[in-house]
Amino acid sequence: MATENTVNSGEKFVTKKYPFSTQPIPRLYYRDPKAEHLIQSGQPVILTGSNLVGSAYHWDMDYLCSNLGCGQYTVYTSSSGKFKYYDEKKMPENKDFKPPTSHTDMTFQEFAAKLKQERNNEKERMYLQQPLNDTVGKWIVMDFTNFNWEWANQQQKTNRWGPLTSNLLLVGMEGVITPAHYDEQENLFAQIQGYKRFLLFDPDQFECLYPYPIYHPHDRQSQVDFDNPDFEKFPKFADLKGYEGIVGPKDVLYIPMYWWHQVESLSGHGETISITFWYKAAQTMKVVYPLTAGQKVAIMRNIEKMIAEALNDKSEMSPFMSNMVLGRYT
Ligand SMILES: O=C(O)C(=O)[C@H]1CC[C@@H](C(=O)O)C1
Ligand SMILES: [Zn+2]
Repeated sequence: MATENTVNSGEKFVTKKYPFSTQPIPRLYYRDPKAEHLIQSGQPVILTGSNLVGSAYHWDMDYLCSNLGCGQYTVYTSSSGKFKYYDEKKMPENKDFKPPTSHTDMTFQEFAAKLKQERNNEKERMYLQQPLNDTVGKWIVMDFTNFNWEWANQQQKTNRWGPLTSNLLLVGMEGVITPAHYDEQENLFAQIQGYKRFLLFDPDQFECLYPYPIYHPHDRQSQVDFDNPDFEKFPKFADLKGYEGIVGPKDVLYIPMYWWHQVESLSGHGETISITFWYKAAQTMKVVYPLTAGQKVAIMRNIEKMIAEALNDKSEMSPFMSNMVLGRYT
């Protein structure tokens, strides 16, 4: 099932239809006090006019081929078009886990050449995801230096975020999908080329999205297949409520920590090029009640970690958790 979306610029897109309701992600000029207020209250907002990565608006495949240098870039490959993240460090304790994607390192030029080939056979989808590092050429360094750091640093300070941890360069084929998950960092997501449909869900939708156990490689990822939901196993998925918006070139989407998001690179506008700005959590000065939904997710994660460590046997987790809750708190 698909519906047609039209965005502010009049561009039309066909997007997949899912069995849950969404309302629009607010879209505001970055200096609008309402936008500042949304960020301060940990609410998502699509920001226009920030020029956060204005010095990179000219980045396209040719420019990146010529200026990214010959460093190695991690390129993920998926036959389904979905790129569900998995933590390789958690694979040893999950022997039967099968990674849903493969990845190899290659130069950007090799990636660009493969992209041209893959466009023809439409089989394998590829997604380059690589932190920008010191292997890049001097023009990229200059572009990076000229990001609107004054505004980004001001956001970091005003919202008491922790340090900037990474800027991830994302270059995706049309149609790639990053399935629903949450991150434990604040994120300013800057779009350079192409269009991405974002589905966002408040941390209070945790009960509708059924994340994997924290010791699973797919920790933080939803277990629900949005294209074929198992309503037997995940009944509350039917009650899911979300936000939706299409992020285009020059837009910056603020994704608050613990907010679930699914990202779909839309077709018809070529490869998508984005850069993330991930910041560690704000320092909690003092606990204020009622707790936020995100704080409750953090508490659940800490409890799961403690129990997993104390039991020291993953097979005991399920009976232990059931005994603790079933018939007592349910
Ligand atoms: O920025 C984030 O938090 C992410 O999940 C990124 C990982 C893949 C990206 C995408 O646009 O598909 C989104
Ligand atoms: Zn994410």
